[in-house]
Amino acid sequence: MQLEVIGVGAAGCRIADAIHAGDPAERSVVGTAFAFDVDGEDVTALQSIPVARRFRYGETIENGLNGNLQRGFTVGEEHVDELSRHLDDGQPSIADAFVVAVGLGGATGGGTVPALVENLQRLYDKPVYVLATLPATSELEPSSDDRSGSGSDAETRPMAEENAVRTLERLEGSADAVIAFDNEEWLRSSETVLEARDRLNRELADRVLAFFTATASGTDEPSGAETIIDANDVARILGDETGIATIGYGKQQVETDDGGSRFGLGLFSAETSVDTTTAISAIETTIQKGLRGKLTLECDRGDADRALLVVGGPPAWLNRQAIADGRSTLESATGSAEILSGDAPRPDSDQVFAVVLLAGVEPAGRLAALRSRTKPLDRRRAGE
Ligand SMILES: Nc1nc2c(ncn2[C@@H]2O[C@H](COP(=O)(O)OP(=O)(O)OP(=O)(O)O)[C@@H](O)[C@H]2O)c(=O)[nH]1
Repeated sequence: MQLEVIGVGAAGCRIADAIHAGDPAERSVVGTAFAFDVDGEDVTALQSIPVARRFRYGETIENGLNGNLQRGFTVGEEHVDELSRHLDDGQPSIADAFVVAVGLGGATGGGTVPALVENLQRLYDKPVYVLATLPATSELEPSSDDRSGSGSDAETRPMAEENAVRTLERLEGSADAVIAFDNEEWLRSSETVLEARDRLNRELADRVLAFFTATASGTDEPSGAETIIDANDVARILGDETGIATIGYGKQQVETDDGGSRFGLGLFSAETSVDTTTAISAIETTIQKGLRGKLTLECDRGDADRALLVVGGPPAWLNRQAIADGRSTLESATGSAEILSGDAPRPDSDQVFAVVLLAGVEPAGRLAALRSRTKPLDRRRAGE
C-alpha cells in the first residue's frame, strides 16, 4: 500500500518520523511524510522527515497550548486549511490511504487532528486511519516531578485522560478507524514516556510498517503471493465507522539454504528443501505470537468484530495449509466470520512473520477505563 503519513503535535510528529525512518527502501509504503506542530523546536528535532515537509503553525501561540484542548480545537479549525494546502506537495492522489499519527492527551495533536481528518475526508476519496497513543497512567497521577515529559503541572495530568476521550469523541464518524497504541502497556516498570518514547515509537512503527508493507497496492510488481491483501481488503477490515483497531506481530528467524537466491537471483522456489513439519511449526509459532502476544492495544480477542492475518517470509517457508489453519485459529479466537488472510512472499528475507490486525475491538480494557472515568460532555454541561 502507498500511504501519506501525517504526524500532528509532538508525539504524532515523532511517530510519523519513526515510520518514515523505518520505511524499507525495497518495499516502501510511505509516499510522503509530514510533520505539523505549533512547537518549532519539536519539529526541528525530528531526524528523518525532510525539513521541507515539517511545518510549524500557529506561530502567534505563546508558550504552547499547555494541555488546553478547547483552545487546541480552535487552533486546529483556524489552521486546517493551511495544513491541508501543504499536503498538496505530497502524493495524495496516488495514495491508498492517509495515516494520521497523534498522541492522545495533548492539546496540539488532539486539537488539530479532528479538523484535519474531516478535511481529508472532504478533499480526498481515501480512507483516513488515525494512529493514536493512549496516555500512560504515570501521566494521570499527580506527582511532584514531571515524569511524563508533556506537562509539568500536576493539574495537567488528569487532563490527559479527559483530552484523550474528547479527541476520540471528535473523531467519531470522521476517521475510518483508530489504530491504538497503549503507552502504558508498552512502558517497562518505573519507566516514563519521556525516557521510553524512542523505543515505543520504534515498536509502533515496526508494527505499522510490518502490516502495511505486507499489503499490496495496484502499482506493485507481481509478488508471487497466493492470496494478496490489498488496500480494499484493509479498508474492509478496518471499516469506516471509527472502530478501534490493534496490531499483533510475531516473527521468527529461519534457515535459507540456497546459494544466492535470497539476494534476488530468482532461484528460490517453493520446491527448495524446507522440511514441511519445520515450516508448519514456524508459521504456527509466528501466528500464535501475533495473535496471543502483546498487541498495540490489549483487548479480549473475542471482542474483535473483524480480523486480518498476513503471513510472510521466504516462499519455501509459506506453507499454505499452515496459513489456512492460522486463519481458522483467528476465526475461533475472535468468533468472527469476517476474517481475511493472505501471504507476502519475501525471497530476500530469512524471517517468517505474521501480522494480525484486529478491528472493532471495543470495549478494550484501557480505553473503556479512560472512558468510564470521563463524564460524557452532555452530563458535564448539565452540571452533573
Ligand atoms: N508513544 C509516544 N507517546 C508520546 C510521545 N510524546 C508524548 N507522548 C504521549 O502523547 C501525549 C500527547 O503529548 P504531546 O504529543 O507532547 O502533546 P501535543 O499534541 O504536542 O500537545 P500539547 O503539548 O498539549 O500542546 C502525551 O500524553 C504522552 O503520553 C512519543 O514520542 N511517543
